[in-house]
Amino acid sequence: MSSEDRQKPEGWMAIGTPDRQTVTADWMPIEAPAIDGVQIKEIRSVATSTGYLTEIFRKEWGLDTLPVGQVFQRTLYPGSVTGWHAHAATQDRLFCCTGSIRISLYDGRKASLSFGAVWHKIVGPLRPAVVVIPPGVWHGIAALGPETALLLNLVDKAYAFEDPDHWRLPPDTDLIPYKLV
Ligand SMILES: Cc1cn([C@H]2C[C@H](O)[C@@H](COP(=O)(O)OP(=O)(O)O[C@H]3O[C@@H](C)C(=O)[C@@H](O)[C@H]3O)O2)c(=O)[nH]c1=O
Repeated sequence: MSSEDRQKPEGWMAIGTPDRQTVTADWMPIEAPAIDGVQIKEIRSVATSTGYLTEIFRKEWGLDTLPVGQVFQRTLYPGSVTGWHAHAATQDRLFCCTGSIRISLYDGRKASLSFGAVWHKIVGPLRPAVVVIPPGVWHGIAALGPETALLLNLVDKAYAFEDPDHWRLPPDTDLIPYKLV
């Protein structure tokens, strides 16, 4: 039953909007389908008597067929927000090890089925997931919560110092229908 069909109880509940379903009965998010080509793998951590083990990436998960050309880590101070990034040829695979981040995506690829779509995913050690972002998809990261966020990027093509495959737009650009700040 959609929230519109839900009868507003009489009297005191006449104002406000009823909640929509946000998760399934096994806590999987009910969210808009991701952007075409974006892959998400939700991962469960393994509890051991000495701590937790969390896998980050396996080829056989079939998220993509590209190699891992480089792995680097990036910290984001609490409350910091990156601008919008996009790569012409590089595939990003983001994993948040500590803290919590919101990954916001915008499909700027004119030929894409999801051209113009915006999508968000919040990830972190309490809800581990690797998010694969294909070339041409704009992405911006916000560090949520009190901790410095630490994220890994397992890219298919190593960073080219002389000619970085990196395009940027400001976090509040009017070219994208979502403001990161
Ligand atoms: C990616 C990279 C950057 N650098 C240098 C270039 C620059 O001086 C500094 C910061 O790099 P960038 O400006 O590319 O970093 P940043 O803008 O944070 O972007 C990086 O963060 C995440 C969130 C992304 O989505 C990626 O696209 C990744 O490039 O580090 C390296 O030395 N090696 C590398 O592999």
